[in-house]
This record gives sequence, C-alpha cells and structure tokens, in this order.
Amino acid sequence: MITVAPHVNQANGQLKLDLENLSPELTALEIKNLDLYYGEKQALKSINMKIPKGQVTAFIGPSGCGKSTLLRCINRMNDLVDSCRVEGEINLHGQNIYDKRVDVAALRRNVGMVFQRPNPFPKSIYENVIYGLRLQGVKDKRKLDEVVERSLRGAALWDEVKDRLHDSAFGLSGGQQQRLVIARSIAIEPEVLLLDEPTSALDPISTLVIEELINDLKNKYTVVIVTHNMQQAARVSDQTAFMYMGELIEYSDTNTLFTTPVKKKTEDYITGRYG
Ligand SMILES: Nc1ncnc2c1ncn2[C@@H]1O[C@H](COP(=O)(O)OP(=O)(O)OP(=O)(O)O)[C@@H](O)[C@H]1O
Repeated sequence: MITVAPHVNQANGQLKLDLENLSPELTALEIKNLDLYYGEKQALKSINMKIPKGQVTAFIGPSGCGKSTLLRCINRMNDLVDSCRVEGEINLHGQNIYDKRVDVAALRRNVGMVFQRPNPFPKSIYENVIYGLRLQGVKDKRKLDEVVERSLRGAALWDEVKDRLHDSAFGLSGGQQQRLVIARSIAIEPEVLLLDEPTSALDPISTLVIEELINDLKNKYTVVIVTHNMQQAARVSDQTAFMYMGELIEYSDTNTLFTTPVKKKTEDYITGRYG
C-alpha cells in the first residue's frame, strides 16, 4: 500500500500537492527535459513534470498534442517505433528508465499499460490473469489461484466471473474485457499503471464501472491516464496536465486546472473554444 502524506498547500479548504517541489518520497516519476522526435517531427517539447505516488494523473489536450506519446514514454513503448528518438530523462525511483542498462522487459512489468481497446488473449479468463506469472515460470496452483482471485477482485470483476474462470475471455462484454486486462496488469504487481483512453470503446455504464475502479486502484498504484474526455479527467484524476502541440502548458491539481486555470490556452480548451 502506498501512503501519501497529505501535503503542504491548502487552498479552498482542500489539501493539494505542491507539484513543482514534490519531495522524492512522494514522487513516483520525474520527467526531465524530455524531447521526442518521430523522424524530423518533434512530438514532445521539453516536458518537465513530477507525477505523485498513489494518485491519478490525467493527460488532456486536443487530438495530436502528444498525450499518448508522453504516456508511452513511461514504459518505453515508443522504443518499438523505428523513427522515434527520445532525449531527456524519466526517473522512476530516481533511476532514469532511458539509461542503457535498464532491462526494458522488467520496466514494462513494473509499469503496466492498458490500451483503448480491450486486448485479452485468446485464452480462458484464468489464463489471461496469470499470463505474466506463467512467463515467470510460476507453477504452484495454490499461488496461481490466489493471484487470480486477488487480481480479479482488484479489478472489480471477481463476482461476475468467479463461476466461469475457465471460459474464454472473448465471452466477456467489452467493459468486462477491459477490467480483465486491468486484472492481468495488476497480477504481476506493477507500481505504475498507464491507461490510454481506457473507456473510449466502452458504453456509459461500463465507463462508470472503470472510473470507480480507477479510484480504487490508486490506493495501491500510481495511475496515469490519457483521456479525451474532460469530464472524465475531472471525475477521476487528482492532477491534470494540459498539453498542446507537444508542450506541457499547465499542470496542477485537477480542481484548480478546471476552475481557475492560469494559462489562456488551458482556459480556451476547457471552455471548449478548440479541441
Ligand atoms: N508512430 C508514429 N510515427 C510518426 N508520428 C507519430 C506516431 N505516433 C504519433 N505521431 C505523431 O505525434 C503527434 C502526437 O501524437 P499522439 O498520438 O501522441 O497525440 P495524442 O494527443 O495522443 O492524440 P489523440 O488524442 O488523437 O490520440 C501527432 O502529430 C502524431 O501524428
């Protein structure tokens, strides 16, 4: 369990984190002078931010502003794009994940990712959840059963599937599949969970279930979410970062960003003037 001490600034009766001066104990990730290029095109421009532990941080901004690119930097998914070049640092517990000595497979176990469209494997519900443990060579049936129950409970799916664990994952609804993918991610106990528009393919009820789940997940994990939906960012996140054309324009606690933004571009975006 991550414990985040209540922090420092107090405004409007609410405790909020001082994001610029966040202490190392409260910081999960520190992004420093991050530039990213796809070939000649610069998609991220000198991004600097600290992402707090055990909280939900949302990236918002108009289409093409670089939200998903920034998210994918956090578990080095962009390494898979040939034309992509990254400069700068992302520190996880003070270690730069772009250091050449970093084991990228281990990093991705520690920083799980859930995509827009649920992507269960063509296997049973049970086998989907323990996929990562099977790769690690875990065979103890009791341990695997425990992980399945814990992970499915953690993803708010256990009650719906406990009697059909050996049925195909493809028999689940889209919302259930997305929660199964979350269960698969948390089965290997990551520290950080990256969610890339996790509800954009889901109906409103499933969306609500996932939003409630995100609220529970932050008790154990640091969650970073990209969303197109400003209401969703306002509902689920503690911090929000507004991006525009590859730049981080404004980053603050969610309440402040949506009620009293400092930058004109942020205000224009949240009031629907563009985007
Ligand atoms: N694999 C790639 N190769 C080349 N350019 C890319 C690649 N992926 C993204 N881009 C470009 O980088 C910029 C940022 O894209 P990104 O997908 O991060 O934006 P986004 O804010 O997540 O957009 P959306 O909300 O539409 O998903 C865009 O101009 C996009 O065209």
